[in-house]
Amino acid sequence: MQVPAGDLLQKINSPSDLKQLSEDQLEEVCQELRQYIIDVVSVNGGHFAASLGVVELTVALHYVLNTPYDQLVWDVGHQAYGHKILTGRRDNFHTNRVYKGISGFPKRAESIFDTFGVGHSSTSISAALGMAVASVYKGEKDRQHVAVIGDGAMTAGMAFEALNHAGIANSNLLVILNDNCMSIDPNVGALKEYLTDITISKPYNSFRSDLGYVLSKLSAIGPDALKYAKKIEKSIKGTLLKQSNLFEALKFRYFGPTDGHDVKHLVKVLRDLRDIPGPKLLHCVTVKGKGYALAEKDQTKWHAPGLFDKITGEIKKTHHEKPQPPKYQDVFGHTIIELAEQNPKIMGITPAMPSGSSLNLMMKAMPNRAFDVGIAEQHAVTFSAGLASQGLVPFCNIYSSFMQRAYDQVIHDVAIQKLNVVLCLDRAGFAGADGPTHHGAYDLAYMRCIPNLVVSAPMNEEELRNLMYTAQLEDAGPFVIRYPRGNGVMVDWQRPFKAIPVGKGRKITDGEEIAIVSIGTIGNEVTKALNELNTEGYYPAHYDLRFVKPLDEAMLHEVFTKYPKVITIEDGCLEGGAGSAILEFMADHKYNAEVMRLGIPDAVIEHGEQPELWAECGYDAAGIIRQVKAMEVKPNHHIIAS
Ligand SMILES: Cc1ncc(C[n+]2csc(CCOP(=O)(O)OP(=O)(O)O)c2C)c(N)n1
Ligand SMILES: CC(=O)[C@@H](O)[C@H](O)COP(=O)(O)O
Ligand SMILES: [Mg+2]
Repeated sequence: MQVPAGDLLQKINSPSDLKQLSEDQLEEVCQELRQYIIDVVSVNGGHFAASLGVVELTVALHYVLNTPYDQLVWDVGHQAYGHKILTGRRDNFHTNRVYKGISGFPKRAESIFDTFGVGHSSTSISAALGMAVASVYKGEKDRQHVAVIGDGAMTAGMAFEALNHAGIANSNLLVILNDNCMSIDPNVGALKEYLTDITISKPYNSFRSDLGYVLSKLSAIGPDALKYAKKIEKSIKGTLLKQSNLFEALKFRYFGPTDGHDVKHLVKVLRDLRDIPGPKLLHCVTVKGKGYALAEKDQTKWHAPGLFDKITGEIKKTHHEKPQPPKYQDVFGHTIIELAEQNPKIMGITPAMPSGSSLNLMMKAMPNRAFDVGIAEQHAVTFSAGLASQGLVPFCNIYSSFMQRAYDQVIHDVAIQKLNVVLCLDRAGFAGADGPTHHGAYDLAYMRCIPNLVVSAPMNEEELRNLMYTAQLEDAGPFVIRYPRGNGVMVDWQRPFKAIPVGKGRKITDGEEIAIVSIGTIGNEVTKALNELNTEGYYPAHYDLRFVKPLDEAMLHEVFTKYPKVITIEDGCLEGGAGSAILEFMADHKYNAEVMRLGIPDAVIEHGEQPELWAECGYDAAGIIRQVKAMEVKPNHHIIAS
């Protein structure tokens, strides 16, 4: 739904329009920009609190910098709505994250102002440094390069790798640390405490104010005394900063902490910084959700609240007459507590997604056994491996696409050593509105090729529980369980645990002429398709593979012996995925069937609701029906009639 923008904002079609305004008008621009974000996100959905927190910074940056020549890189990009609105996408903003609409993150193909595609966190400093070094190489002395990174994103190893390089790279790089003390959940770790310390100004700021007092006294004595005091200040400050400031120790010039909501002051500071060469870090203190009281109060809830009434703040929920199936993440969250109550070896680990994974339930119930380790997927996996090496059974829950960060850790630290780490991959398959950076498209393929791993995918909530139960049994070894974003299919899901034999699939229904082999929850689209196909006289068999490693060879022998036509379905990439595994099996055993594989093609699939994307790739129920018919399966009207 399109909503009108304020009078000033309506006239800004690019940063050059913004630059025509006086500094005195900037506060009004900020107010209108903030209101526009509230107006549009409340009716269209999307990330919310982070963009509100950087309104002033966004306006100041586009006012001072010569974008897009000067290069501005947003970290994660969930906070870049103001940037999008000021850079020509105001009138399209209501299509944000909608199928075929604009992306929820900066994206190079969408705008020249989006210098770098993002979605995953902690890439901005490396990317901006690459741009800055390229400018040095090309002799572009006047070009500015700015990375805006949050305090949450700064907890990642990659951000530190980039700082380590940038400190000696002698290029023109400004890192703006947007410190709001929040990740999606409250930020965690020693770095967060350090940032709080320098913000509430422990040793350095008290030194500064003491020195200010001494200076004011000396200035009363005379100009020479003042000059001398300033000299001392410079030398003490240099030494003290190097010793006490982490960023100065890494050879950055540190500025701040500064008020990230004072737009005029930000303009002044950014202008000053433009003229200082080398790596610099500006520490901005902001409030996540700034300007929307409820969001300021409950920043986690308002990170991405869904649709809401902007006046009352009521978050809109679809009303259902009957109880609804739970979200898979909640099945995980409740089940791990149940299991941990029975098995004292179980621990829970999340890299910065306590609410998203529902591990927050365990963190509350068993605080000494569940850890948020920050945005640090690599560390999360190896930390889990360390726990497992001591006989514990860690459940390390990572979104499928974020697990891509920790691939070497899975191989080197978990699989080779055969450690009993349970890797729960949430948001597997299409993630939906977050789009290609967040789709969990590749996990079946990238996990399947690693020795020693068990790789599984439940078709429903009960299966998820039973796989979690199986994975924590004695000597289960490294065990992957992948499941999607969203709700399950069972209302009565909390059934007693049953162990599942590792590598054993299940036959859901026998059939005629054709078999459909699915893996994971996409199998429920097969169920829907079969209901319709049966009414037309088609009777495909349906098998749930459950494990892509090890494969249920006995079940596959049955499939290829009984059915000349086979369709495989997965909510994952076709290249190297479950269908590929079945083709390999067929070739190895010299079966000769007609096999069609359905799944995500070798292409970047954009954002949209999950069913829209399944339909686009041809593996929603309608696509499955089309595929069965396309394989010229003969309907059996005799059975319909009986
Ligand atoms: C590699 C990776 N892990 C996790 C996430 C999920 N995630 C998105 S935003 C966010 C919090 C970022 O915090 P911060 O950088 O401080 O930004 P803020 O939301 O506070 O503005 C997290 C954990 C991600 N996008 N990428
Ligand atoms: C920006 C980001 O990476 C997260 O905010 C992500 O959008 C969360 O996804 P879920 O909504 O699926 O938890
Ligand atoms: Mg933050």
